[in-house]
Amino acid sequence: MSYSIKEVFYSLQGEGFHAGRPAIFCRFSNCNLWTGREEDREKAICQFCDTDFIGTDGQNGGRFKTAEDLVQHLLQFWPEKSDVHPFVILTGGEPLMQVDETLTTAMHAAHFEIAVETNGTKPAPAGLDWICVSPKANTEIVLTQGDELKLVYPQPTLMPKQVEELDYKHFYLQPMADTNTNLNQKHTQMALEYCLKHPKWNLSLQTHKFLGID
Ligand SMILES: C[S@@+](CC[C@H](N)C(=O)[O-])C[C@H]1O[C@@H](n2cnc3c(N)ncnc32)[C@H](O)[C@@H]1O
Ligand SMILES: Nc1nc2[nH]cc(C(=O)O)c2c(=O)[nH]1
Ligand code: SF4
Ligand SMILES: [Mg+2]
Repeated sequence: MSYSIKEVFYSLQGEGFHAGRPAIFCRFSNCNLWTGREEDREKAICQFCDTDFIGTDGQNGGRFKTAEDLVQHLLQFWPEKSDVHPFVILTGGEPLMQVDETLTTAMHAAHFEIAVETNGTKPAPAGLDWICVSPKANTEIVLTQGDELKLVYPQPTLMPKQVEELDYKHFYLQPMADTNTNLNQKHTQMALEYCLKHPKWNLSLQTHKFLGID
């Protein structure tokens, strides 16, 4: 199995439970809910995606023939001589189209702590240390258990109530960012009000966007 990677960068986790934590981001190419092409957005299952995940031409992207090759590539982005184990966030695109136990085993052999950002429609291989599922309207959630559920809000046909009984440790609402309209503030206000009324839910802001980092 080879791995197609759009881009790799070292930044802070901007969202959710680990917001503010330094991490290596490994963005896998391709998604099962959108082709990634603008002309297909309207007919996609997931229509609000803020990410370019097509191809392997991003910063430090490429095709990696083996899990060991990918691990060696990722390791160079962790600060040398750090006494903290490398923390990697597998994202995409949809990482669970490619991540397998061969990769999680190779990452653990290199002492990585592994987090994943997934849409929850694909089963997870063994060996993930932190599972963050962000469910999408009109999909079947296969991953009904995990560490963090991060719902982009509002999605008119997927209400928080429909997912809040799933077996997760933490529940977040993340305001839907829209590049075409000026609804970002409105969505943030709506998410904030929902959390105040329903304290099971915490607010997740995409802090990397206002910090101006990747
Ligand atoms: C680009 S996705 C990649 C991982 C996976 N495919 C998923 O959807 O969870 C990473 C995170 O960004 C969130 N996201 C994508 N587009 C967004 C938007 N327009 N506003 C807020 N969050 C968004 C996703 O819901 C997910 O939590
Ligand atoms: N800083 C930063 N944090 C993130 N958390 C989830 C991201 C993603 O695109 O999956 C992301 C991202 O792209 N950048
Ligand atoms: S599932 Fe994730 S990567 Fe795929 S289109 Fe939606 S937000 Fe983007
Ligand atoms: Mg992102």
